[in-house]
Amino acid sequence: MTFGTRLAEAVAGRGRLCVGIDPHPALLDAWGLTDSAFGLEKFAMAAVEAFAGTVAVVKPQSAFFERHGSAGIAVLERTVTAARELGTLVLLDVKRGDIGTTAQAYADAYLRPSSPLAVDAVTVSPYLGMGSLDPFLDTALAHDAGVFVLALTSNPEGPQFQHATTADGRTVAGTVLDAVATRNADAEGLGSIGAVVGATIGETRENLDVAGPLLVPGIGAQGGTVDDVRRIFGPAARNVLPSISREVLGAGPEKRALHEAAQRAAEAFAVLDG
Ligand SMILES: O=c1ccn([C@@H]2O[C@H](COP(=O)(O)O)[C@@H](O)[C@H]2O)c(=O)[nH]1
Repeated sequence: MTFGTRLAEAVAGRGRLCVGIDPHPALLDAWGLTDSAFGLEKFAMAAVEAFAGTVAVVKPQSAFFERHGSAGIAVLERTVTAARELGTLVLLDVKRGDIGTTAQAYADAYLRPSSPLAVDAVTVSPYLGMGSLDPFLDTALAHDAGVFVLALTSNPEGPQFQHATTADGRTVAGTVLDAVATRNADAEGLGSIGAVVGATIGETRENLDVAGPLLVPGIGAQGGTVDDVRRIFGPAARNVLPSISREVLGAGPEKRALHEAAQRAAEAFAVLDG
């Protein structure tokens, strides 16, 4: 079953929400954990258990695991495995991008089912040109995985490049969104290639209807709201997957409180369904 179909089923069954697993040092401290691979594992596993059966997708932020070196990567592997065994889709936020041959190695690392770090989907950066992402997109589609391409990111610096116009007079973000839509053209139902569009971007004239999922970070800690998402996405809101990290994780460390915070967030975004 394609990633797009699996995602659509997960959202239909568990609500429209992706919770980020971002073990910030400040959150580890707030949860009474040390800033170590040991604390990281306690944090990540508690999050995986609290969100299993509650949220459609979890999004571990690779950076917070990588900062603990090889022990952190080992924790990431176990976190991904545990979440997938519990039936939660895993989107690994790694924002990779490189020349084609190296991109293929990254794609092998995350999107081939035989890899120790195989996940359901990854985030990628189009800075080296959309064509440089073909190894990710081809590998994902061959293995029923997904890819989310950065288009209009939630950080204030994003517009400097993303709103710039290319030689053919289109914006960089528009070029990315069109390329994503083209890749989804043959999909039955929701496509498996998604775009990342932040809840903090304000107004946009870009066509956000990419026939695939729209990962929407920037909600909560970065200031984005449900109303912002409704306003920005219009009819494309049906394909929005809101992504929240700190605002939900701040309810921890008790699993019940985490579970309830995630449930409340998913309920708030149910307004996008109708
Ligand atoms: O445009 C983007 C792309 C990715 N992110 C990532 O999402 C989370 C946001 O965390 P919050 O605590 O909900 O602010 C984080 O991992 C970012 O790296 C993003 O924020 N914006």
